[in-house]
Parts: sequence; structure tokens; C-alpha cells
Amino acid sequence: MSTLRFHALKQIYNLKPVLIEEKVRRSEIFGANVFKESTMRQYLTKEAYDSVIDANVNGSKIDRVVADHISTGMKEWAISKGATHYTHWFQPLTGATAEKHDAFFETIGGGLAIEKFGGGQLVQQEPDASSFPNGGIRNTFEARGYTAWDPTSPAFIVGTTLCIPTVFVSYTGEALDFKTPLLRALQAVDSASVAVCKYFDKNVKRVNASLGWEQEYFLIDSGLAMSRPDIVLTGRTLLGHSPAKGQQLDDHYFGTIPNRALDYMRDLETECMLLGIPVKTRHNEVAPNQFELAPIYDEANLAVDHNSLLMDIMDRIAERHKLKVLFHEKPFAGVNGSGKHNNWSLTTNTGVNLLGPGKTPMSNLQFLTFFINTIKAVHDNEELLRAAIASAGNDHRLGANEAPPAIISVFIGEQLTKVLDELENVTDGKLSPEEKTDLKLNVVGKIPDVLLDNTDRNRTSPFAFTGNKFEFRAVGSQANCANPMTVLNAIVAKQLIDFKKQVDALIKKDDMKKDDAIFNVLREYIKKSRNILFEGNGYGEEWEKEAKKRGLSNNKTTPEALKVKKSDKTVKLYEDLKVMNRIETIARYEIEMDEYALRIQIEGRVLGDIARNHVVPTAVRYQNILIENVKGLKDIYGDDFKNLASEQMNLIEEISGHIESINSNVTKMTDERRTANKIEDIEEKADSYCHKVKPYFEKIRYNCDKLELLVDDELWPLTKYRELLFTY
Ligand SMILES: NC(=O)CC[C@H](N)C(=O)O
Repeated sequence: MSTLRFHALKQIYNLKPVLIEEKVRRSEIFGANVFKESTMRQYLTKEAYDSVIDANVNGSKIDRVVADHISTGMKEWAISKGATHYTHWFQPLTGATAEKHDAFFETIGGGLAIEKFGGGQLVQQEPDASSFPNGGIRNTFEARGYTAWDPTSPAFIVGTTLCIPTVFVSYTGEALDFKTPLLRALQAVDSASVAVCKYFDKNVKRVNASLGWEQEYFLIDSGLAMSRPDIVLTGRTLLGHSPAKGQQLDDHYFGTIPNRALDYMRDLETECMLLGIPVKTRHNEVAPNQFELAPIYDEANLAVDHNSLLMDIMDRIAERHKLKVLFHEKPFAGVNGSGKHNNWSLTTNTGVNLLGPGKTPMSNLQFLTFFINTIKAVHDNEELLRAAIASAGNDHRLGANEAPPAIISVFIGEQLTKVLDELENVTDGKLSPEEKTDLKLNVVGKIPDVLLDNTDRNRTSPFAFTGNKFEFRAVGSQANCANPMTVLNAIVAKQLIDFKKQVDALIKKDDMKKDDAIFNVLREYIKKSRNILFEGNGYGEEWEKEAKKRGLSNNKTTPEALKVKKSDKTVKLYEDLKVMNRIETIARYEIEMDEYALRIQIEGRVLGDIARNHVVPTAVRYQNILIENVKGLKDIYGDDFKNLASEQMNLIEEISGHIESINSNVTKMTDERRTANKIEDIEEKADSYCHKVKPYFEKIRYNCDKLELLVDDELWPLTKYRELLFTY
């Protein structure tokens, strides 16, 4: 009998639920472990407090002496909450968060010790973080990289460690993390948006990008997960026959949350509350054992930090419940994968959502300005946006099961399409007073009503307008949101800068009124961006053909999709906006290509191992049982055995056929892997892994899955889909 699988299954029956008691209201504990404004007031001098707030709001620098005061206050607060250590908390390009703890404890001679945390330690650190991906920016012999405090994201305590959100940069100043380019892109979209807002409201001083992510995930019993080497090492199942029942009945979606999952969620949400992550919704997703959680949206940098922190916390809390969280975009073939839809908008310091229609024609024109500029930005940069969501995992998800395809398009719904149709027909040049009145009353003025009725949804759309924000649905569940958010905010920033220039030129040169100029530029944008608008079924072959005609990219694999990241256009975009210099841009491209090759390499190795060392020996064992049976029948029945043993003999042959296919395909895959490993050029290597190695995965899987159906269940070593997906 296959011990690990059955042992794991048996353990589940003996599980005791983890008791979750929520004694106080969530609003009371919200942010209790965060060095938030009210806490700062308590622990900081007025000067120190003002300085953090000013850094937060206006991006001003914090004086070194003031930093000393801040660190002292922060330390006192942290120690009062039981903290013994502090760490700079950052997001290197591995995709995971990084931390290196230091004790507050310090000796001062004479056998004495104190707790110490100086301003220097708060502001900057030099961790020996030489092993993180850097795309050749740093050589290990001069491995110095440093972390620098990001005062726009508050410090927090996890367990007994004070965590200080930081950026991670090389000694020469190049970004080595996700946060640095994000902060720069947010800065770019802020100043570009403020400049455009001035057409409508002179009081706007700041525009924040906001982000509300929706985290999908699978929750699997940890014993069962551990019994599968593929889940342990790659985060997904590389083989496994589909169960008789999957998601056909749609009975999991929005169903009653299973008790064990609910206990986990409540435990997790409590921790989120303490950490100031404003989680709000939870539900069963479409696939069995698939769930989703989403917070109230927040300023984008903070929301990105919260998501990274959440993923870490989710893993930790899951251990307590003997569960394993699968963040992979497609952990199970044949059922829905997981996304992390990024809901994005822009909000002014005066409290106006720039992607929400307003109450007056003028505020609606402002809405349309940002709405159409965003569409134009996506149109001009669709390939880069596709690259922003590219990963080995997401390749499996895109194009099916309510995930968008690899072709980027924008969905705006029927009503707004009509509005754009009307705007496309405005007069070229100055508008007559009648036309303007008509536009204001009947087109721009009608928008709020239009949107109230706009309940359209399109689950196959990668980038959909949903009433007061855009939902970037293509983002994968494992992704760090900083990547797509950097791209989106950067391209919109660039677009708004161009828009401002064009409008100003019309006002100046053609002596147009401001709103005439805006209408004129928007009209041209609508004409130019038509190709990106798509309302239909994103899965159909027709759309692929149509998209090709429209000149839209359809980069189905990660290596194809990533190539645009090193194009001159991308390099220039980032350089112009000061989001990344050429070195940083190219380094990232190489890191992602390399990561892709490594992930496929690992999957290939694991699959080869499972197929040869788990599946084939089990099949042989079962075949031997059959052979014994046939021999026995022959002993008893003599020549008549053939009739009685015909099924067994067929099975024996069938098993041999599958074993033969598996062995020959594993051998071929291993040879291709060896060839790929010798390739120096990272682009060629990734291509080789994608087109030469990966195609064997399906072939090997096919025969293994067939064997799963033939071999005695008692012998099968790998926990089956029905057990992984339906056991709680
Ligand atoms: N109901 C949904 O929105 C499903 C989304 C889907 N799981 C995805 O991959 O994006």
C-alpha cells in the first residue's frame, strides 16, 4: 500500500479544528500592530511626527537627527508590544518578501546591556543580500546593496519582529527590488495627473493611484500536499487524472464555506486586522477548494506591500490549520486557475476619483479625459502590459476558465461605447456653442445615469472598466502587484504628459478654448485607440483572427511576451519617466527570462523523477500482480486460462505500452534539458525550455494519467485529484 498517501488521508479524520475566538470587534484591533498615525502621535515628538507625515504626503526627506527621534519612538512602541528584533522588510526580485532580523539588544561594556535602535539603523542598512537576482547589476565580489526606509508605508510587527518597509538598491543606486520602480512610477503618474487636473480644478495638488487586489488561492490539507513532490517543489500538480466530479456543477462557487476553511479565514483575517490590512470579502471560488479574499482598496504602494505581506501571513497561518495555500495560477489541470485582479484608479487629494463620473458636465469631462487617456495608454502599450503579467505559471492560466486570453484588450461596456461613438464625431477645430451645449447636456452630462445602469461584465476581458475603476484581470495569483502596477502607472503617466502637451499646443497655437482643445484631442485618441476596444468573447478563435488583423500582439508564452521589455521603446519610456534606467530595465528582463527557464527546468526534473521513480515502479508492481494472477489461472485451468485471463493480459500489455512511452519521453525530455542547459544566451535558453523541453510535459503526463486509471488504487502513491480537491 502506498503509505504516505493513505497515512495523510487517515490523519485528516483525526484532525481537531483550531478554535478561533474573536472577543473584540475588528474595528478595535485594526492596525494594533502598525506604527500608524495615532500611535506615532503617542510615541513621537511633534517634530518627528510632522516630519514623517510630511515625508508621507509631500515626499520630503527626513533629517538624520529627526530620524533618531523617530527610531527611538518606534523602538519603545515595538518593545511595549513584545518585539525583540527589527528588520528591514523588502521585496527583492525573487517575488517573495525578504527579512534579516537584528536584535535591539546591545552590550555597552561592564557586563551591561541595553535595547538600542538608532536613526541610522532605521533609515539605511547594508544586508549581505548578495544572492538575490540582480541581472548582472552587482557582482558578488562587490555585492553591496542596501535597503532604505520607505516612510510612505508604515512599520509593523509580525510576531516579535518590528518590520520596516524598505526599498532595496545596489550600491550604485540601481533598483534591485519591486518597490523602487513602483514608487517612481507612482510619482510619475502623480505629477502627470496633477498637471491635467489643473484644467478642471486648480486646487488639486496630488493624485494617488489606488489599488484593490483580489487574491484567489487554493487551500489543500497540508498532509496531502506534502505527499505530492510536484506540489512541494513546484506549487502545482504536474500530473493527476481529472476526477469524475470537478467543477461541472458549479456547486462550490459562492457556496457555504467549509468549516475548516472558514476557521482558517477567520484566523487570517484577525492577523490582517492587527496588521492594518483592511480585508473585507471572502468567498468560495469556482474550482473545488478554491477561495478568494479581497481588501478595501488603498493607495497603491501600501496595497502592494499589504498583498506581499498577506501572502506571507497566509502561509504562516495555514501551518497552524495544517493547510497548504497554493498561490500558483494553475495548480490543477481542468479546473479554474487563480488570478489576482488588480482594480486600479486615480484619486485626487481633494477626494475625487478620476475614473468615477462626477455630478457636473465639467467633472464628467475630467472623467472622460482620464478614461480615454487610460484606454489610449493601453492601446499604445498593450504588449508591455502583457509582459507585465507574464510568468511560467500564468501561461497555464491565460485563455480559459474565466481568465483572460494573452491578447490585451479593453472592455468598456455598451453604454460607454456609445459615449465614445458620439465623442468621435465632434467637430474638428473649434466647437460651436450649440454643439458644446448639446455635448454637455446629452453626452457628457448623461454619464452618471449611464454608469448606474452599466452592469455589463466580461470575464474574458484582461482589462475591464467596471463603473469607477479599471480591473486588470490578467494579473496572476502569484504575482507581486508592483510589476503590473509599475507598468500601468508608467504608461498612463506618459500618456497624460503627451495629452497635456497636445491640449496646450491647441490652446496656444490654434487659440482654442480649453474644453474645445480637450474635445479635439480626445476625439483623435478615440479614433486611434479603437483597435484595443473589444466587447466580445475573448476565447473564440475569431477574436484571435480579428486581433491579428487589428495588429494586436498575441504572445502566448512568457519568453515571447517578455521580449518587449528590452525594446528601445520600453527603455525610453522608463528613462523619460525616471522609472528605471537602461541597466535596470535590461536587468529585469534578464532576471525574468532566467526565472522562466529555471522554473521549467525544475518542473522538468520533478516530472522526470515522479514519472520514473513513482509512477513506473508502481505500474510494474501492479503488472507483476497481474502476471502472477495469469500464471495462477494457467496453473488451475490449463489451456482454458486464456479466456479467463484475457482482460488481465490486455492490461499487462497496455501497462507495458504506457511504461514504454513514459520512459522514452522522459529520456527525450532529459536530453533536451541537457541541451538547453548548455545554452549561454538567456533568451535562447528560455526559448529552448519553452519550445523543446516543455512540450514533453503533456506527453509524459498523458501516459501517467492513463496508468492512474489502470493501476490498483491501493498501490497508487500519488494523492489523487479527488482527494486533493474534495477533502477538508
Ligand atoms: N469568478 C472569477 O472572477 C474567476 C476568475 C478566475 N479564477 C481567474 O483566473 O481570473
